[in-house]
Amino acid sequence: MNAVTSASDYAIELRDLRKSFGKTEIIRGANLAVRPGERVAIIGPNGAGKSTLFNLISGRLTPSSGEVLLNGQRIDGKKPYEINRMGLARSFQITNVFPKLSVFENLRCALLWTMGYRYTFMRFLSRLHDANARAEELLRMIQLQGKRDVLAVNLPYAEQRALEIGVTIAGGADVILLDEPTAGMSRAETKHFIEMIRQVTEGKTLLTVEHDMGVVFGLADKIAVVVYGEVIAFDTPEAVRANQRVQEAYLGSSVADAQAAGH
Ligand SMILES: Nc1ncnc2c1ncn2[C@@H]1O[C@H](COP(=O)(O)OP(=O)(O)OP(=O)(O)O)[C@@H](O)[C@H]1O
Repeated sequence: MNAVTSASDYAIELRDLRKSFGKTEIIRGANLAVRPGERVAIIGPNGAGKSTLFNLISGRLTPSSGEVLLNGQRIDGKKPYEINRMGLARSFQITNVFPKLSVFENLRCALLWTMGYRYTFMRFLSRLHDANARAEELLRMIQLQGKRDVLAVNLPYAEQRALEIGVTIAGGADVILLDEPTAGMSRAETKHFIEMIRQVTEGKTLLTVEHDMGVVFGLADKIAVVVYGEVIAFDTPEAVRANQRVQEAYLGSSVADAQAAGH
């Protein structure tokens, strides 16, 4: 009985996950067990299946077989909004930001949506008050206080990405999926951004798909290496860096590149 009521050991668990497109198996028995509060970067060669894994976890795709668990509950086969309600939020690179709303309005809108504002008018008013306070807090967390009333469309790229992170975390999900959060940013912006992500995801479980080794080693507690649809290693950055199989399959050249670039 205890097993039913006790909290799960893992925030995200993949069990022998498989996904085929037509006759081609792309995810080929992936296993992964991420503990609550861990920050995990998923890395691997182009076409290894990283985005497909993300899509399977967030419910955009249904696995051909195997299981996906969120905090111990099966989520494979559920719809993205159901998975979101169960505590998993994924960023969709700007598309979850309303361009013609201000920064503050975007945050408040995301908050009201997740607070379920649509019940009664009285409830709406009290929730509006809560949402305003929480939106101010989020604004500080993503360091856009100075841009409070600027329309999202008029923000520079890196600040749009920061707003997108704010909108993603607004619902209070405890598992956050970010797709290449610093893609397209300068080195200085990237450094600043990683620090911001670290702060706003404190205590949460974070999964990122990432190509930039500087970001990987700056952000991740653990790295999952995906090669040819399987997780071939899941360990601390130091252990993954030293892993012979990973070196051979993928990482050697990428780490060398990152080190040469001064990360
Ligand atoms: N909907 C789909 N239908 C058919 N094939 C697909 C589909 N989605 C992905 N694939 C194929 O699955 C393989 C893995 O793609 P995926 O985008 O998951 O890899 P990735 O590791 O994220 O690559 P990258 O690092 O280049 O983004 C690729 O060969 C891709 O062409």
